[in-house]
Amino acid sequence: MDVKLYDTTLRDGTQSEDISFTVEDKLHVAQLLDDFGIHYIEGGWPGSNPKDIEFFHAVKKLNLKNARISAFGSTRRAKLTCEEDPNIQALLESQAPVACIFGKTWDFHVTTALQISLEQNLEIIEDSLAYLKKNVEEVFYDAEHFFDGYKANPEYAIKTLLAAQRGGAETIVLCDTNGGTLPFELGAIIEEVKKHISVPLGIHCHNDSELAVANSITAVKHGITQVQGTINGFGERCGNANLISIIPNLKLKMGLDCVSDQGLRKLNHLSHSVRELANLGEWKNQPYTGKSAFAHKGGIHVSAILKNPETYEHIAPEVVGNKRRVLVSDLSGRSNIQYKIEEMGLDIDMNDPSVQEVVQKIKDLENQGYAYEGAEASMELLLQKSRGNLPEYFKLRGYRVVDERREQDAEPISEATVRLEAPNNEVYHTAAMGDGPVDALNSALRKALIQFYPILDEVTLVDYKVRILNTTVGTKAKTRVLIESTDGKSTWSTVGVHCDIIRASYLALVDSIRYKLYKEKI
Ligand SMILES: CC(=O)SCCNC(=O)CCNC(=O)[C@H](O)C(C)(C)COP(=O)(O)OP(=O)(O)OC[C@H]1O[C@@H](n2cnc3c(N)ncnc32)[C@H](O)[C@@H]1OP(=O)(O)O
Ligand SMILES: CC(=O)C(=O)O
Repeated sequence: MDVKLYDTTLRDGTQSEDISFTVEDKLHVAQLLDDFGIHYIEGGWPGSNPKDIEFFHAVKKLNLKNARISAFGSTRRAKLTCEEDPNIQALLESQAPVACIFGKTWDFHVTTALQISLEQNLEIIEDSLAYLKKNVEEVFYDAEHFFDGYKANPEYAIKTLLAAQRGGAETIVLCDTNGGTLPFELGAIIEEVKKHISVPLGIHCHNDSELAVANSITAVKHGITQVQGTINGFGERCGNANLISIIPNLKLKMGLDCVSDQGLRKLNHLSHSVRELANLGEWKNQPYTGKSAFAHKGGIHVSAILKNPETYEHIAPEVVGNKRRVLVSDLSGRSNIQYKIEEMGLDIDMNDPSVQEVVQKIKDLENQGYAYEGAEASMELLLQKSRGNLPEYFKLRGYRVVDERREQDAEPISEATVRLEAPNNEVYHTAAMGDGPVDALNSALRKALIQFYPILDEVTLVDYKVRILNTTVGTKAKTRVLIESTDGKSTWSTVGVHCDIIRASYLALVDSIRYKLYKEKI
């Protein structure tokens, strides 16, 4: 069976709260979709706004290799002919090779939203499609509210599809517009439709009951050949059917070759890039492409995946371009540490007493508020320290941090002094100002160390996260600081915990510096 993928990220996806793509963003998304191997890209509604009109002009210059561009619109207004209707004319002016228009199926919508007769609605469906068919290469029909319409008045719902068929629609797409249909209802209704309609059918589901992916898959099982959806499930209200889940389900679970193996390996990249372009934060637990989709935390799980990853993975992560991760926490056993040891390329036997020692140490520290899941560099230092493999590099004798505001309305001034014993056993005393107390402490620390370890000049902090652990004790609360550092070649994360936020930051900063020196084998 041949299933075509129809992406509407650039149309229905933009109906998502908080998403507003620029024309450049839209072109970038179109290029990503084409590289991936999507068959149809719905670029927008040219009758809606100048941005979408501009997109249809600009996209022609992209010379897409795989995808056909589709322009979206509605059936003509009842009072206008197709020639007079600006929305229909905008579809032609877009010069898109495909047009997809939606029309009303549900009698309630015809009389309430359009406020026309049921007969008039059949006319506007048929002649809008017939007009487009004469002027556009390929024409699809989205039967809006099809399942609700069918449940309310099956005879009329089928009449609207027959009007679309007479008008020449090449695919009739059944829409679960309000997202309230259950998979078994949807399957049964599609079987009824197939008794009356001979043109190929498509599916367009919304996620209001969290069933959009399940409904789309069910539709394919019932013979639907075009699946509409969006990347990451963006779309009006709770979103659209998520193609990022549908595509691997079709290919890997149902054996339908809707995308090449090579394309499927770009799924992770596609999902993250589109999310980034939409300026939305990470969705860690997203099936298939989330950072946690193949992350194993429980010791029992890790022990089994070391023997065979299929014990706790429904597919191999590489197939969709994702990767396996093992997390270390107080739910770890020796296997988690063993996995990390192998990942770090270290030669330590699982039965080495240091492994059990580190497991215990991590459990104790996590009990105090540390979290090693997001601080793998601190975990590696812990492991090397317990094996006696970590040089001391420097000894801190003391530090002082001053944060003062000298006059009313003046900006606060932060200054830190550090006393430390360097590798030559001499004590150095440095001071530095900073944008805030932690920055000042960081600068003072580096000022003291850089003369001995010039390589530290490469290190910058890229992220600094603070989490209050026991909120019920007010300002006495314990603080966890997570720091992400980079030297341009790699990034690493370290953690510090203390009821004094400066001390917690200091612990995370020192781990970051030590990790760089250890990594450089100094
Ligand atoms: C199910 C879906 O997601 S369909 C896509 C929904 N997406 C959007 O609405 C985004 C783009 N929309 C727009 O830019 C604007 O709504 C426009 C340009 C389409 C229309 O704007 P306006 O002319 O100002 O009308 P407005 O938005 O207030 O109302 C929509 C009109 O379309 C009519 N309409 C709704 N569906 C259809 C249809 N299938 N065929 C013809 N007319 C329709 C409504 O009855 C209403 O008409 P009325 O003004 O005579 O009451
Ligand atoms: C066409 C469309 O977006 C819908 O019915 O949901």
